[in-house]
Amino acid sequence: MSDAKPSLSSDTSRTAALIVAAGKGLRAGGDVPKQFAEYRGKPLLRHSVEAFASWDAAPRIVVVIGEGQTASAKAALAGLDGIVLVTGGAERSDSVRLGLLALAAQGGTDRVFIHDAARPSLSHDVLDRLNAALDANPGAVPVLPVVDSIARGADGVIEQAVDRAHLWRIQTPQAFHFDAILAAHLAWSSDRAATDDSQIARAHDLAVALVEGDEALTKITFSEDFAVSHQPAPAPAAMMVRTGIGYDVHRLASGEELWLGGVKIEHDRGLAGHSDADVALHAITDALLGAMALGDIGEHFPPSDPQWRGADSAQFLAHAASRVRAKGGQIANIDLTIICEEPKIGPHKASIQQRIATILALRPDQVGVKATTTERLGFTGRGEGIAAQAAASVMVAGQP
Ligand SMILES: Nc1ccn([C@@H]2O[C@H](COP(=O)(O)OP(=O)(O)OP(=O)(O)O)[C@@H](O)[C@H]2O)c(=O)n1
Ligand SMILES: C[C@](O)(CO)[C@H](O)COP(=O)(O)O
Repeated sequence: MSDAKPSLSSDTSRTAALIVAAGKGLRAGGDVPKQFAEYRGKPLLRHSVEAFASWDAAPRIVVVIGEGQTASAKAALAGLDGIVLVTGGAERSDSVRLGLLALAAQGGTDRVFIHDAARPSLSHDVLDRLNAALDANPGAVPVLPVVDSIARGADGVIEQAVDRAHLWRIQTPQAFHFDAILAAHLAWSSDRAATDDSQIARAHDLAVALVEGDEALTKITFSEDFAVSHQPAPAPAAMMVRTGIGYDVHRLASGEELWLGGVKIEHDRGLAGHSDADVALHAITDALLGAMALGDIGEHFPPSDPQWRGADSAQFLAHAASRVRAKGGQIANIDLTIICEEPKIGPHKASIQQRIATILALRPDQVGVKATTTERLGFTGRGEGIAAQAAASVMVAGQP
């Protein structure tokens, strides 16, 4: 994660996600601003970031946070790489404008999806519908019909019924052609109140398409919204377990660093490979991908792709976890076995366990780390390489 500097993905995607998370969450109350409070097992903000990170359009992700919230944001997004943090402003529209300007300073983009961190249940279906609408319109927003009767009222009585036929409840993400919405925001007078970006777009004469929204994409606004969220998401009886296994081997070679389980270990040789060759993280990555039938690590991060040369394997693992969660999976536990004669893994088990837990946003007691030798037999016994195998259990609602 970085503060207002280009991310790894900025060169590869012309789509950006701008997630505003600089509010104070006054109506929700609580000890921390609501975007950092726990919602269904992880920080509220993390839900939206993971939804964008696992979307096929592979957007660059910019998160707008409040003054002094960098540490909280980094903790909430631990293990997710390539996220750019930008400082926001007093009103939501100020935060959006500052985020757009940060994107412009990094070379701009073609499409931007402006989203409230306060709306955690973002599906790829909604993103796909918005993206399709942008082919024909400079803007698109997800909407829901009004199902109750509507009236204007004052002093406790109805003044006039309002025809609801053409009224819509507007959600986020709100998707725009980047140059158009940037121009609209820069033309908007900052002393005018705007509750969303479609108002600012319309004031600049941009056509904004109405796209089918999602009842699940509700905004967490009041403390009671959080209270509901602390109930277990689906009923335990409806949860199924999916299991994945992963296995990897890398060669030990002189002049290489030795990375195991995301921890650098001092040793006379290290593991050789296209990335940092961390067999332990690779085995867990494959176990997670396998649990959800998402292919294997080589399909997601081809060894032929030069951008992964020397890469920190933590990003492979974080990507796999994001994909699992985007498919509705909840990682229950990981069990890792490292197979080598040397170095001795015992002294490093605790730090490996902690590092993997951090990358996966799990508790350490959800990560088992074991080690074994092969009694000096085979390639591991001869010290030619290190192997690792891992199992992952993932809880999913409904059908396995
Ligand atoms: N100055 C602001 C105000 C709001 N937001 C963000 O805009 C989204 C929608 O705002 P809202 O739900 O109203 O959040 P808060 O402003 O935090 O809530 P409150 O009004 O209760 O303080 C949230 O993700 C919030 O963090 C922002 O980035 N900058
Ligand atoms: C942007 C928004 O979520 C669209 O419905 C909404 O307008 C935000 O309002 P808030 O008062 O800032 O919560």
